Amino acid sequence: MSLSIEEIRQAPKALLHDHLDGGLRPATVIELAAEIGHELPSTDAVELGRWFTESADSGSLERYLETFSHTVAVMQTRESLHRVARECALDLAADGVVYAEVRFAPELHTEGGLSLESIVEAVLAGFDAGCAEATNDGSPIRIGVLLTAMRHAARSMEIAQLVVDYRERGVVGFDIAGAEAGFPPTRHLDAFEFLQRENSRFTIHAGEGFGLPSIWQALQWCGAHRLGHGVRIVDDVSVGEDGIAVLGPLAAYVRDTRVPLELCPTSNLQTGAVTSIKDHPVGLLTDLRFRVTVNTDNRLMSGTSLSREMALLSDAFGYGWEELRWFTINAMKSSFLHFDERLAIIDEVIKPAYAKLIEG
Ligand SMILES: O=c1[nH]cnc2c1ncn2[C@H]1C[C@H](O)[C@@H](CO)O1
Ligand SMILES: [Zn+2]
Repeated sequence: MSLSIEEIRQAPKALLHDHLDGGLRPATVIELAAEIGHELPSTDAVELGRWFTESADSGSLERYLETFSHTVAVMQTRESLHRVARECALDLAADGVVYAEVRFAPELHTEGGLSLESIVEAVLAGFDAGCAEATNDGSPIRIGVLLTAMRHAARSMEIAQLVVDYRERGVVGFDIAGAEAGFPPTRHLDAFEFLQRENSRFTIHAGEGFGLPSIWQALQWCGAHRLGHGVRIVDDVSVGEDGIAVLGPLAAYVRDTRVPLELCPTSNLQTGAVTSIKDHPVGLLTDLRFRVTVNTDNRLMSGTSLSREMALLSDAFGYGWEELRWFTINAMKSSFLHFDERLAIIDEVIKPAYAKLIEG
């Protein structure tokens, strides 16, 4: 029997891949757009929500990314960044997420004249406010921020420096995002090498819109600690007629060294990386015990939540509490928090709650 979204919402969950500018409430987009005179496809919250999911359902990563022009447009002031971050924390907490790594690209929020530092500070303050409110209301949540550099642009060194500057103030790592084909991660090698010398952690969007060469570069040239999506690692796995899986050298490396895969099922469906949830490689990768984590990517564009993503997997693959606990502990183990902080959340929050759920 599969688990429902409502049941899954009650369980503590951890999320590693969620974009701040991909998770706004439709009503907030409408209010912020009205304040600055930005024109939207609809000013009705339900219709606008539908517009985002339908437009993102494009079958291509490039067209999926076009929908961000509206969310980024309304996130150009300190106040709007603070509001969006606060609401993000509240929405994740209401979904039962106890730890989240939320990412955004500071370089996309400078159109109103804000400095990169003030952008980061506004978002951190918004998360602090949201986390404090959620905790007061009985849904404690912790958020670590990842700063993203856009892979087609040339600001990755500046963003990497910001990650180091804000490392003890809520920023836990670095990422690159944007259209993958034509923009290999090695374009940003200087930023990755700098971060390695600074003992910083980073993930790279790879193996989503493009296949194995992108994953290979992310890991073996750039030194990524996790893969954003990484779903196409299955291109290096072949399953024979006898049902036995044979791993190529890259897939074996990923599994052997426990490289975390930040899988985002619905997002993959929308960008055409997979054709259905049932056919999503998460099933095979879970059976083969890769370090699988389940994520939302963009809650607005996918009309989703972490509970919904897990419910879809429960329905497609029959996953119960044991598997959801495994995904959750995988995510916590793979987070960029310090070891003792990860352990505290696993031992004090996740394990006791799942023990009760499994006992029934
Ligand atoms: O799944 C994704 N792949 C590549 N880029 C993405 C994805 N989701 C969001 N982005 C881009 C669009 C956002 O404006 C940017 C920063 O969050 O990251
Ligand atoms: Zn993403």
